[in-house]
Amino acid sequence: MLKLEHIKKSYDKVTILNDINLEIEDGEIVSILGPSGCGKTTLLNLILGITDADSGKIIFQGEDITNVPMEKRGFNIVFQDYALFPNLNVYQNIVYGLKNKPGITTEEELGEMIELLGLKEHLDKKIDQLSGGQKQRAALARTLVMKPKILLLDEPLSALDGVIKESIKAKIKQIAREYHLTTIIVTHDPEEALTLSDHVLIIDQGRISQYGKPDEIVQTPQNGFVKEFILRQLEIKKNNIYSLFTGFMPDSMVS
Ligand SMILES: Nc1ncnc2c1ncn2[C@@H]1O[C@H](COP(=O)(O)OP(=O)(O)OP(=O)(O)O)[C@@H](O)[C@H]1O
Repeated sequence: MLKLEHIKKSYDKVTILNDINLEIEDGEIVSILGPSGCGKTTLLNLILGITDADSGKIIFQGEDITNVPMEKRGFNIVFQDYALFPNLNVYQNIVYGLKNKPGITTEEELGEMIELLGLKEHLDKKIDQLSGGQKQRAALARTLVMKPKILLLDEPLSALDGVIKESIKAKIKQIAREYHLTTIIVTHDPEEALTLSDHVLIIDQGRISQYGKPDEIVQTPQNGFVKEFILRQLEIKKNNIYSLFTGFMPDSMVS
């Protein structure tokens, strides 16, 4: 289990995260959801270990890792821009990190990962020959071969369009289930968070607004922010589609 206790973080005397308390069970997918600037990436970076908290504790599997440096935590992140090496092909990108940790993934496991992510026919390609979805899958493979104890994903779907987005979502779910891998995802998209995760952490101005299962959030939003920001966005999306087919907006949306 990953536990955050009373985490606080400020930049230049401005409070960014205020008293964050959180428990994430092993193997769960958790989305961190909130508007731009609410502190999502800061929270992800704190868990990863590239940012230090001002106060509070991070506990992993019962051990206090608050002061454990990033490389010793064994968590791993896929950045929003994938950070793949453009001068290497897909295969070389995937195995790059294994130089420092030889044997951590066997040839068989590597093959399975490549198969699972549908990268077999792309292994010889350079990164600029890949689509967005293929880049995302290559970045996922490169991270997963390092056998992270926790997988962190920063806006993994934001650069992808409809169908590709759904297929990457399915892959992320499959990986989390098959490898029993705790996966923490930053997103600003309520639909993405609600359809991808076991639990959703909604942050408003550095504070936890609600932490719950997707159905709890939809059925029992705990406050005005969840109702307005999250559920209203879903309603707008739904009504945009409705108006596309009918040519007019439902009365509830006309104000
Ligand atoms: N290194 C830093 N120094 C100073 N301020 C920072 C630093 N990193 C983040 N911030 C500030 O902290 C706040 C939260 O930033 P953060 O990146 O965590 O938000 P976010 O929710 O991930 O936003 P977005 O969705 O736009 O990426 C912002 O106001 C940002 O300007």
